[in-house]
Amino acid sequence: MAPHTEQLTRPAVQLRGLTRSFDGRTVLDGIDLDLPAGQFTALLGHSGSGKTTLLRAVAGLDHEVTGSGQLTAPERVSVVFQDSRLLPWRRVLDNVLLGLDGKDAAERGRQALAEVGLEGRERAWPNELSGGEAQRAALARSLVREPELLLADEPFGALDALTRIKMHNLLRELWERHRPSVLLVTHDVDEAIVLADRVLVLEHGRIALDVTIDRDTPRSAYRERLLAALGVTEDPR
Ligand SMILES: Nc1ncnc2c1ncn2[C@@H]1O[C@H](COP(=O)(O)OP(=O)(O)OP(=O)(O)O)[C@@H](O)[C@H]1O
Repeated sequence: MAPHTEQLTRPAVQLRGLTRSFDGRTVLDGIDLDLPAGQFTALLGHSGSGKTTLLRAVAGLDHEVTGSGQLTAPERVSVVFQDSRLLPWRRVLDNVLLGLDGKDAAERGRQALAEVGLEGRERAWPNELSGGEAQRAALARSLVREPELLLADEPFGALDALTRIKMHNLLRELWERHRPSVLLVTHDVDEAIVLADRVLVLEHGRIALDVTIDRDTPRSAYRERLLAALGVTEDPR
């Protein structure tokens, strides 16, 4: 994986009046949103608020949905899901290389696996990996394609708490090194604040809150604000 060195100034993603409906029910209701190149953005919202619908639209995967509006997204987009979606009949390196060609592909795949801490596991079968390792392999498969935009839909949702923390560190590290734009869908307010530079809350088909995270401000300030936007109050005890 070659690091992105150029500083891009145009927005990586631009949505104007994005509307998406299922069976006449509007899920996304005229969303306007710019995601600048290289920004790490998290998208929060209640279950059913339309986070996955938005991510799938940006990924160009929503052909069965009726919709309107304008959408601009980069050409090289990678998507990571809650489950790794590794093909069980292919070894880990072959999964990472799927669809890649070029004579240096295998070397790039090995390098990507080393970057996510899976050096030496190239010939393992997916069912020999733990949940966290499988998600590492999925990240390697995404990043080896040098995406301009990485879309991640609850990628750590199925992992235990300790593995999740390690994966947070890994994802942030990879993002700092390669600087794709990231749109991370999560239910987890703390995950959003720890990882992202900007947090969006989706509600009633619109972006109800758009917060820039300043690393020098205590996280608790953002936490309360985001939880309040999600209609959650914490027991102060
Ligand atoms: N293929 C589909 N057909 C009909 N309705 C759908 C379809 N996919 C999603 N929906 C509906 O659209 C709404 C938004 O779904 P979406 O999966 O985008 O929400 P979400 O915010 O990602 O939820 P969660 O956090 O639970 O994953 C839901 O009410 C859901 O039932």
